[in-house]
Amino acid sequence: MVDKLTAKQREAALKRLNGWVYDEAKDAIHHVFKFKDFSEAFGFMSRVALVAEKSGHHPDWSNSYNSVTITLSTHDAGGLSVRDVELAKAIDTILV
Ligand SMILES: C[C@H](O)[C@H](O)[C@H]1CNC2=NC(N)=NC(=O)C2=N1
Repeated sequence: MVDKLTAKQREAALKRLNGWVYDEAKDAIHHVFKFKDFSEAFGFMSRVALVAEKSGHHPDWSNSYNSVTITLSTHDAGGLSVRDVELAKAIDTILV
């Protein structure tokens, strides 16, 4: 079982991420990604899905046409953990 991040750990982690926003009520981070069209959005989701499955950690997400909203939290820990930060970093890398 992984521990939730402390406020200090969370703040340090957020500085190293690209555009992720902390939601205190959910103890989660989220990001809305916009693409040219559905095809690009779904291609991105496919790449995220492969990374998520490989790492055994999965996003809560939704898609509407060219927009993908991703929320990351660790269900097993009841909040934000290092696993979410690692997945967010991997997602950021997909977009570089
Ligand atoms: C057994 C399996 O590793 C766990 O249920 C994993 C799967 N993916 C997960 N994803 C997320 N976001 N949180 C979890 O706690 C989680 N747990």
